[in-house]
Amino acid sequence: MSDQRRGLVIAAHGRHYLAELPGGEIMECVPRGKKSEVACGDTVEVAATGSGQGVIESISPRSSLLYRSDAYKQKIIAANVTQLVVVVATEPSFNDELLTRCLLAGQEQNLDILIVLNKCDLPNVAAARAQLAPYGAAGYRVLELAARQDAAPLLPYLHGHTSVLVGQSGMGKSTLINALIPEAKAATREISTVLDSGKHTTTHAQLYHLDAHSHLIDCPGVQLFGLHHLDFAALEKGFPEFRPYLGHCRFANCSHSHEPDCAVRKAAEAGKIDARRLKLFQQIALPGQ
Ligand SMILES: Nc1nc2c(ncn2[C@@H]2O[C@H](COP(=O)(O)OP(=O)(O)OP(=O)(O)O)[C@@H](O)[C@H]2O)c(=O)[nH]1
Ligand SMILES: [Zn+2]
Repeated sequence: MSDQRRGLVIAAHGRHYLAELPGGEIMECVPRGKKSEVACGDTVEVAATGSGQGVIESISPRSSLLYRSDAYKQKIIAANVTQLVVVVATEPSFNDELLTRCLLAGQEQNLDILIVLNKCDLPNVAAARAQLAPYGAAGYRVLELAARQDAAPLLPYLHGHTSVLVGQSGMGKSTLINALIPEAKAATREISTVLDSGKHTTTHAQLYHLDAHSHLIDCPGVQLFGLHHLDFAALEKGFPEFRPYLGHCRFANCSHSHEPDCAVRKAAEAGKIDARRLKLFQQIALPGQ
């Protein structure tokens, strides 16, 4: 039909979405059908149903899809992003396993990855830096900043990307967004008014334009990051520092936990792989062992 138009999903709030149309007009949408698989960052075909309102008819193919999953369901975080920015902080202390799980999900989707260590104005920066050292050694980029003082050091990293910002609650993600996008608070309030209308849906994500080529998606703080969708091979490859040793264990199906002549464990014993990172791998890839 002729009233079908292409839009960019800039806010996801439960089953309610805001789509930005090419002229800048914002349309409030719901997906057709019960199952809501639309994500912030999706390009969609929308059909108007009333003034400023529409139905999402279809989702365009995605270049990436960041999501978490358990055995029963998956939770979409953002679509079509090119970069994952994981925010951790000097305090409260961050969860190593959660960080690692975020990184694995991003890598599986071939995203560029940046770790931001926030609250570097606080005295315990040395401990957090030490906790992150194995990630730097594994090849991850780590940017230190204090969002409450100056978030600008992050800007060059965001240029030309659609970045998704994830992090445990309390790491300062909102502070960072508000510093980078002064109108974010007002936009969030407005979106909540339109989409929530008293339903108190807590899951929401929001896309902000930094410039014509750089966009930032903010999503709720995560406490759990299930990786049910990643198989063993994806998990072991997801530890970049393991890669030189993969395929060199005595057994082709080595789990790098107890087998004799395991090249990965040997590398850890020789100090070439950080022992904590190997432990994290075992925790994630071989739960219950
Ligand atoms: N000292 C210091 N405190 C900061 C900095 N950035 C954020 N904070 C504080 O850390 C606390 C948490 O910050 P938020 O921005 O609310 O954290 P969040 O990650 O968005 O947390 P949720 O909203 O729960 O997801 C607030 O009290 C901030 O003022 C920083 O650079 N330095
Ligand atoms: Zn092995």
